[in-house]
Amino acid sequence: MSKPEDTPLLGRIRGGLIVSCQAGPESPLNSPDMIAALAASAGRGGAHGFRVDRPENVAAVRKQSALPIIGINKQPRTGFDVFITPGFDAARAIVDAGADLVAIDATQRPRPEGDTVGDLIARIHRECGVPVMADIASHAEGLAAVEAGADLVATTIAGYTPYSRHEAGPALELAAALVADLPGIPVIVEGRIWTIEDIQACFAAGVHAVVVGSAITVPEFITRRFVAALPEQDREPVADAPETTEPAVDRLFGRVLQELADLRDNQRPMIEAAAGLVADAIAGGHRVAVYDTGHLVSHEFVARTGGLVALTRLEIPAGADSQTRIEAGLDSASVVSGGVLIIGSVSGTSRDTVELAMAARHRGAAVVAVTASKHSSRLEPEHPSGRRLLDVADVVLDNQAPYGDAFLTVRLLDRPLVPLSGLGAVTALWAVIASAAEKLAARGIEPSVYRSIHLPGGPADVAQIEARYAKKGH
Ligand SMILES: CC(=O)N[C@H](C=O)[C@@H](O)[C@H](O)[C@H](O)COP(=O)(O)O
Repeated sequence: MSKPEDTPLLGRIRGGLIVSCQAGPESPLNSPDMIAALAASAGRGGAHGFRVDRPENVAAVRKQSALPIIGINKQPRTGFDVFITPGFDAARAIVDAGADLVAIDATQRPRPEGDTVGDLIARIHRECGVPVMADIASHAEGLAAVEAGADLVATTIAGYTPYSRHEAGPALELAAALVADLPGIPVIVEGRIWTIEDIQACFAAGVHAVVVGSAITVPEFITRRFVAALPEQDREPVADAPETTEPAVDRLFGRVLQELADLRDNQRPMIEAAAGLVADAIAGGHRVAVYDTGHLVSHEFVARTGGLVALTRLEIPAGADSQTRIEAGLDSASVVSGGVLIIGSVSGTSRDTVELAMAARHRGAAVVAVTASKHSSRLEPEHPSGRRLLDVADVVLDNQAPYGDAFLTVRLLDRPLVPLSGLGAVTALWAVIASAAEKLAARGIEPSVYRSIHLPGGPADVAQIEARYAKKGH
C-alpha cells in the first residue's frame, strides 16, 4: 500500500476534524440510531469524518453519510490490555460494514491472537484493501508501527498505559516528535482534546488531522465539566437534587449502582494501567505498598480475605522532620525501584502526601493515586510547588466523588449525605487487584491470595500462604 499523505482518502481528512461518535455500554446513546444521529449532527457542523466503534454502528453511519469513516472494533479480552480492533476478524467486520479505514491498537503489548502488529496490518491491506491507522502510546511504538506498514499514526493510547505520560490534555509532545521523525506519514492527535487552543496547538505541531470524541459526543462528560464550574461549590450537582419522594434506601442503591457503572466506564483505562503496574511489580518480586491519609484504603486492602499477600501497609512514623519520616515510611514498606505505591487521599492536597509520592518516584517506584479529582482540583494545595497528589502520580484513579464528596440527596434534608469517595476508591482498587491477578495468571504466575482465617483450618492456611509468598516472592 502506498503511503503518500495525499491519497484521496487521506487528502479528504487533511487539516480536518474527525468526530469520534462512540457511546459506552451504559450510555443512553448506545444504539446504532443514536450513533448515526451523533454523526449526522457532527456532519452538519462541518466534521471531515467520523471514528466509529463496532460494525452495527459503522453500518448505521455509512447509511446516512459519505464522509470518511475510521472504523474500530473494541473487543476486550480477558488477560489482555489490547482491545481496539485486536485481530483480523474484528477488522474485517468493520470494513464489511462500510469503514474506509481501520484503526488498530498498534502498541507493543501482548496481543490476544498472538500475531504481530505487522502481521495484522499486512493482512488488512491484503484482504480488505483499506489503509490502517496505528493507535499508539509512545514514540517508539509510532516508529515501529510505520515500519510495520501502518499508513497513519494516532496518539490515541498515549496516557492510557502504565508506560506513557498521563496528561490532562492531548499528547502534543508525542505528536510533534512523530511529525518530525515520520516525514510523509500523517500523524493524528486523538484523545483529551477539549479546547480550541488544543486544536490550534495540534495543527501548529504539524499534524494531519485531529480526532475529538468526548468533548463533542459525550453529553455526560460535557455536562459534568460545566457542573464542576458552578460557583456554589458546596451545593450538590443540580442533576442529583430533584424533589425526591423516594425512600433513602432506594435512592442510595439507585445512585450507587449508577455511580459504579460510571466509574467502570470512565476509569477503565486507568484501572487497567494501574493493574499493569501492580502485576509488573509483583512479577518482579516486589511488594505493593498501600498508604492512605484516612483509613479506608489501607485497611481494606492489606491482609484481607481474597486479597493479595503482596500488599503491605505503609505508615509514616510520627516525629522527626517530614523528609526523614517519609523515607522511614518508604523503607518500612520496602518501596524500591520497580515497586508500586498506592496512595489513597480524597483531597490529595496535603504536603506529606505529595512529598511521599515524589519520594517514591524518586526511588524508581510507580505511584498510583486514588483521589477525588474534581474535589481535589478545587482545594488549595499545601505543597509549595502548588502540586496535588493527582499531579505527581503515574496513574490517577478518580473515585468520582463530587466537590464536597457527599453525593446523596435525601427527602426532607438540605445537606447531601454519604461520601462517594470511599465506595469509588474501594471498588476501583479491587478492580485493579482483580485485573492485576488476572494479568499475572495470564503470564503463568499464580499470586498468593488470602483465604478467610475463619474457615476450617484458616490459621494454618494463612501461615502457609504467607510462607509460600516468602518463598516465591509473588
Ligand atoms: C483510549 C481509548 O480507548 N480511546 C477510545 C478510542 O477510540 C475512545 O474512548 C476515545 O473517546 C477516543 O479516542 C477520543 O478521545 P476523547 O474522547 O478523549 O476525545
